[in-house]
Amino acid sequence: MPKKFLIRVPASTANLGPGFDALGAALSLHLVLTATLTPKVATTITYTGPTPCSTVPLHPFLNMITRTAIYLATAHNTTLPRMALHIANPIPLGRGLGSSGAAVVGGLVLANLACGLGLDKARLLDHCIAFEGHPDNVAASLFGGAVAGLMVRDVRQVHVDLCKWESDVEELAAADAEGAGPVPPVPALEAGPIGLHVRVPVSEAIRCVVVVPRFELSTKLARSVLPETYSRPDVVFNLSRTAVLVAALGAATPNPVIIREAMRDRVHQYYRRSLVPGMSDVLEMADVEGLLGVCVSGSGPTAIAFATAGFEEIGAKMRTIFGKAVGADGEGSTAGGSRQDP
Ligand SMILES: Nc1ncnc2c1ncn2[C@@H]1O[C@H](COP(=O)(O)OP(=O)(O)O)[C@@H](O)[C@H]1O
Ligand SMILES: N[C@@H](CCOP(=O)(O)O)C(=O)O
Repeated sequence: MPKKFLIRVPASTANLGPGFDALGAALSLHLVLTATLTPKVATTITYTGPTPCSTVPLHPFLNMITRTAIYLATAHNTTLPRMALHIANPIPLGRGLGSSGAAVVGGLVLANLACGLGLDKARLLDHCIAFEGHPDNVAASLFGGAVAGLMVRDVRQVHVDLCKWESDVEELAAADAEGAGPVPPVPALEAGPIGLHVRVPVSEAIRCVVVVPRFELSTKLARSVLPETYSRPDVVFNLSRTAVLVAALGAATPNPVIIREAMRDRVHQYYRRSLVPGMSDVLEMADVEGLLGVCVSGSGPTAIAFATAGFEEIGAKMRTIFGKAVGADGEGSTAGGSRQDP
């Protein structure tokens, strides 16, 4: 019997407003990987998913999932076994719903299983953070539910080294059609813990409404517009709101006045909103029955509302505001749970 693995990884919404690079929540939309080991046949990748903009490469060195898996195998002095991999990905790319975080988590879990590495999730989180540079989206996708994460160490250097390794591997793909050739040595990751996380309890009453604009916004670009330093009032603005938000989300009956104010942010949304026509107005939305608050999902361009009722009306209002800003209707209002992921 060929060895087969099925891996499901949830999409995520990161930051939740003020918790930049710290808070995240899994969403009920899943990347599904089906891998069948094929020792005698070269690795093949097939992909299905709504990708109206970017296309997903199918070479093992170019595809983010297999490249990440190859990294983890190489880091443990072994080789990723040959396989037939099918990627079913409903998570829209480059929209702030954690597609890259889910791909990294999926790739690491795939290598951990296929190579029999036996790493625990805490160590997988360390490797995820080395790829993404922040723990929020990957911790949500790895552990499910809503999470708060932190980095024990500064991983900027290993993140830069890993980006360089990824581009070296991509260059190799041009010369090696099968992608089974020698892999350059990977940057060493120091012993953990590098990342720590805790679960954030969220009221059973809270659901998410997301409106996904029709264009991609890469996380890299959305991070490049952020300043290097912040003023003390802005830092205190976000610290106080993050602390209040984390406590307020768990209340059995969520308080809309508190949550609305606690979801405001001065660290990233202020700088990113000009990249997304209509976002400023969507963030100011109020007075809809059941609405708790609205924020940018991850690095955008998606907007996400937390609500206890009125989901259709909230989605319609968000679409209308986006539509007015771009002169056309926004895309796909979807109600989805931010509750614990299985
Ligand atoms: N399932 C996948 N398979 C391969 N590559 C993926 C997959 N999901 C995401 N990616 C890569 O990640 C990029 C998007 O990452 P990013 O800019 O961080 O946006 P997002 O907010 O969606 O995470 C895509 O353009 C693609 O290169
Ligand atoms: N904290 C990060 C989160 C990026 O999430 P993504 O879903 O856009 O990949 C950021 O805000 O840059």
